[in-house]
Order: sequence, then C-alpha cells, then structure tokens
Amino acid sequence: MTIAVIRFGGSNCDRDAVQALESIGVDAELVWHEDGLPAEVEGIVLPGGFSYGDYLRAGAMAARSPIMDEVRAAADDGTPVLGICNGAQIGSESSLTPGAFTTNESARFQCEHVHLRVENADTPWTAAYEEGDVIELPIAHGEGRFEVDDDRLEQLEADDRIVFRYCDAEGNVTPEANPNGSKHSVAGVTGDRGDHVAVLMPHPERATLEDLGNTDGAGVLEGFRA
Ligand SMILES: NC(=O)CC[C@H](N)C(=O)O
Repeated sequence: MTIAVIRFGGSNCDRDAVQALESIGVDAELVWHEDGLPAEVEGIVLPGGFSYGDYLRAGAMAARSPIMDEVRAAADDGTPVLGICNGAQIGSESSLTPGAFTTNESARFQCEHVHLRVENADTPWTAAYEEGDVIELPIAHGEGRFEVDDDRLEQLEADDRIVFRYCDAEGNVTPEANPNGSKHSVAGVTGDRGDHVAVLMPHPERATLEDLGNTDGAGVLEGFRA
C-alpha cells in the first residue's frame, strides 16, 4: 500500500507524515504537487505546514493547485484522504470537507498539547479508538477555528460527521478546553464524499513515534489500513 503525501511549496509536516506512516508499517511517498498523483496510489495525505505562506487564507492557494482535481477524483473513487492542519485547511478550501478553518479566537498562533474526545469511532480514522476515548495531540496553528453555518452544523451533528472534539483531560467539552474557539469544539470532521475523507487540525503524525513520548495519534493513521 502506498500513501501519497502531497508536498506544496511551504508544506513542512510532509516528511513527518511519511515517517509516521512508515513507523506503523504503511508505505508512503512524498509527491510534489506539480508532478500529479502517481497511478497506484492507495491513500492521500494533505500534510501540515504553511503552503504559499498562508497568503489570502491558509490553504486557499494550495486548494487551487491542479493536483487537487486529481485528489477530488480519487476521493470520488473511494481513495482515503486525510488532511492534517494545513491539510485540513486545504481540504475545506477545496470542498473535500465542510466548513472553514479561520483565525483563532486568540488571533495568535498557538502551539500546545490538547485533549480530544473521539466522537464517532465508526470511521477508518477513529476505528482504533472507542467512542468517548480521550487522546492527547499537539496543535500548531493560527487559523484553526472551525466555522460553519448553523444549519450545516446541525446536519453534520445529526449525521455523526464530527470525529473529534476538543475537551479537557477528563473528556468534558468546555469553552476552556477549546483552544481556538471552534464551533461546537469541532477538531475533525468527515468529508461530503463519505468518511473515507476526513480532516483534523491537531497533528496525529507528531504523536506516533515512541521517541516522541506520545503515540496517541497512531490510531488516526491506522485509518489507511482500514
Ligand atoms: N501546522 C500547520 O499545519 C499550520 C497551519 C497553518 N499554517 C496555520 O497557521 O493555521
């Protein structure tokens, strides 16, 4: 199985994603966006970083790279796609997933560890966990506040499309445990094409290697094996 980790100008978590995937035994390769998707790709990661310097809006310019037409077509065909942080912003900017990620309530770049509650364990990205599990992952973003109109959010909730919510260490979803002001504390959501497409703002690839002292994120990447 080969997972394509797409590198845009300014991506900076692309090699971390490859290393994290390989650490759990999933083959991964870096793909420069101008080169297009390799023929035999079995999964796609949109990695974190600062594509195009976050100009206009984070993810807005990468979303307009021609490779994103190929990513959408692959997603239509059932290829798993995971967007992480800047990749989540690219995912929402390219209509793979609903809503938008916009400037943190603090108006600052935030780099910290957060707790997440698994809201729906019935997706490839959360099947390694139980519903209600609390995991810890790092965040590092300036534009991570999930925003979506009320009607759409109600529908996402009704359809069980919220995969992770920010919470405290005990799993309580509170305003204090919401690091960026995301609506309904949403940290990750599945795509309109099905739950084989998902994005999340926290970084599972930074919490997968034993050496980093936290492997809570490995289960998310296990989704490529599902
Ligand atoms: N770590 C990242 O992927 C950063 C995302 C984006 N550049 C932001 O600051 O919001």
